[in-house]
Amino acid sequence: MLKFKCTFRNNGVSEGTFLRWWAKSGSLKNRLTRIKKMDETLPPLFTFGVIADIQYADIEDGFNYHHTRKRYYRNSLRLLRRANEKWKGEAVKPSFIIQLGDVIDGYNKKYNASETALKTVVNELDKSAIEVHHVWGNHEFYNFSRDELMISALNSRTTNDTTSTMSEDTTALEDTVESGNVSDTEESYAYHFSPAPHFRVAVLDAYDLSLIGRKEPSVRYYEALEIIQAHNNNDDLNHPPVFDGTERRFVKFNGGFSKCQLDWLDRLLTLSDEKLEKVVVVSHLPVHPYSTDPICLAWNYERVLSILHSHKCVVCFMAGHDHDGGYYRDASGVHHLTFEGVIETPPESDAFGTVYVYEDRMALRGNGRVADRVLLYP
Ligand SMILES: Nc1ccn([C@@H]2O[C@H](COP(=O)(O)OP(=O)(O)OC[C@H](O)CO)[C@@H](O)[C@H]2O)c(=O)n1
Repeated sequence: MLKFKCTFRNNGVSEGTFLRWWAKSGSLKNRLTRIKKMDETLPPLFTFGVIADIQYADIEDGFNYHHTRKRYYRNSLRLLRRANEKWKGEAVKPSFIIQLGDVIDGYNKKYNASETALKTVVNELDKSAIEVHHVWGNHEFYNFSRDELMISALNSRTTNDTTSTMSEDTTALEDTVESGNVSDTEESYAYHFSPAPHFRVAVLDAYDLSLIGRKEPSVRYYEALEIIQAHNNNDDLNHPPVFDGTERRFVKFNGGFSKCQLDWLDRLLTLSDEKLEKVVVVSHLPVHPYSTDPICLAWNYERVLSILHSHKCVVCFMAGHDHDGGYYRDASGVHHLTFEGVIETPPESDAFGTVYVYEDRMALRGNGRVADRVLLYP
């Protein structure tokens, strides 16, 4: 029996019945993006690697909160090494790697091993000498404060000198979009870079508004508290407020995007539209309910979607957090990819991808649990 993201689909549907229904339904378009044969006769313009939820810790294997998924804490380093070796040996060496967040597990904090674990994964990534763009997830904040992260190896907006931050001046760099809001004293970890002419990547901070990524007393901490308390009455705010649906996203291990960050994204995408660029947007938390278990959605995902849909330049939104992964191409043609988490990937499998970028499409070549997909431009 198949198991689906939407629980209503799990009521005794046989594989044959589902496949017949699926072939007739609108999901056929999604399916075709997955199975279409990739044309590899032309060299790509550039390539990049993607990996999510490594959650390394030097501890015995364990389980997720509900004991439904095994977590392979030590093996995650082995799988990272395997991914890195593959990238190192590629005919077209990836221009960069996107690490989608939760690079080390929160358990490291408990064992006073946060720094050591971080050094271990960063050393591993360094071996390929490929530029890495780090996204911040909930486990980053279980291990480090925002201030510590800002001066750590996980702050890739400062370690890579091709990036432009939310607060830089527009005239300083050709590709820079400034924040336009000098009152943004609570700095967000959001930036963008252009890996090749006509292409751009926007890195978002999904814990900009959150109880774990912001400290008391700060404006954004109290804003986050107000949001979560309006939806979740539980004493333990990690416990979802309901059993089903998108309201489940209002938990402490998620977060959202400040108005300031969203205004910045909107301006960035307006400039990208004008320059006829193709944009990849990345965040730890997914923003489309059909691309993830809704418990993993960003709190204000609807606002993000409306911004993405108001611009022609957005090709795809890449996220982690939901270790089961997911994919959906929305009505505006934006591809939502949630990458399968390394931490819940058994030793005999893999969980990483390489994206080949062409004039007319991106092609994801997946490994292990990550499927191949053709991402046609909207
Ligand atoms: N129902 C739950 C789920 C989790 N918790 C606690 O919240 C913290 C984060 O959970 P964790 O599973 O470690 O988060 P990940 O980012 O690894 O994975 C994504 C989610 O699992 C998606 O479901 C942790 O302290 C848990 O114990 C909770 O209390 N109640």
